Amino acid sequence: MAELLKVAMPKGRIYKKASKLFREAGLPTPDDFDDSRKLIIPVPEAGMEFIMAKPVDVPTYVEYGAADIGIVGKDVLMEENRDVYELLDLGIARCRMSIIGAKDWQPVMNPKVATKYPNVASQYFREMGQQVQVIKLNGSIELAPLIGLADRIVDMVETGQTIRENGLLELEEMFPITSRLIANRVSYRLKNDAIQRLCDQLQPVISQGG
Ligand SMILES: Nc1ncnc2c1ncn2[C@@H]1O[C@H](COP(=O)(O)OP(=O)(O)OP(=O)(O)O)[C@@H](O)[C@H]1O
Ligand SMILES: O=P(O)(O)OC[C@H]1O[C@H](OP(=O)(O)OP(=O)(O)O)[C@H](O)[C@@H]1O
Repeated sequence: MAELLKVAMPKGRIYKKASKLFREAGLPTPDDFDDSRKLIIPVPEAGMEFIMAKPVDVPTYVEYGAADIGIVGKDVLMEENRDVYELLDLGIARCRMSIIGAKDWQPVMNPKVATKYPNVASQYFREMGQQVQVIKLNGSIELAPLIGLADRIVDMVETGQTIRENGLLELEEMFPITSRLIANRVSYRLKNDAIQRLCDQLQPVISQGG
């Protein structure tokens, strides 16, 4: 029997949208088979196996070949900078990465910038020729300018509710973000038929508008 195509699925925000897309494409989804907390869900009849991963770890599983393909936000892909192929823009989990500050924000020398994305932020400000001090945080990033930890933050904005409710301002949009289908470089060659088939099924149901 042919080896199963191992798919790293991100738990959390992206998961429901990715599942819906798979369903629309006539592909199986993990919750068609299992509602438990199992982390590996084989679907042999479809030639697939789902690996339920933390979103930030998806590019790592795929780079090392523990998963053949995976779904991940472009934000994580840019931050992790893993050696993987980016096959498709899935057009889901749409949001943006932005620079955000307090309403009374003033430019200062060597400002502190708090973020979950230290690599992306450092590179962005370097390319802009701005010297900043990047501080890595793991969540509730909007707290940083409110309590004096940082002058600005780099974070995701979707509806804008979090920045509004915390009295912050979106100063600059850096990148539009959507989820991507990525592949391990070796798997892409060895399992090309299966990967190509999956891409062909997904392509017609991808909506770049929303
Ligand atoms: N409003 C949003 N805020 C943050 N990420 C969003 C938003 N909308 C879509 N996304 C996408 O969803 C991904 C984050 O999903 P999620 O919040 O489940 O992950 P996480 O914060 O890494 O998970 P965890 O809570 O386990 O640390 C991002 O990588 C991004 O691509
Ligand atoms: O524009 P909005 O629709 O308000 O969405 C943006 C917010 O959502 C994310 O936080 P998340 O809920 O992942 O929590 P976190 O602070 O723990 O990262 C992100 O970091 C923003 O804070």
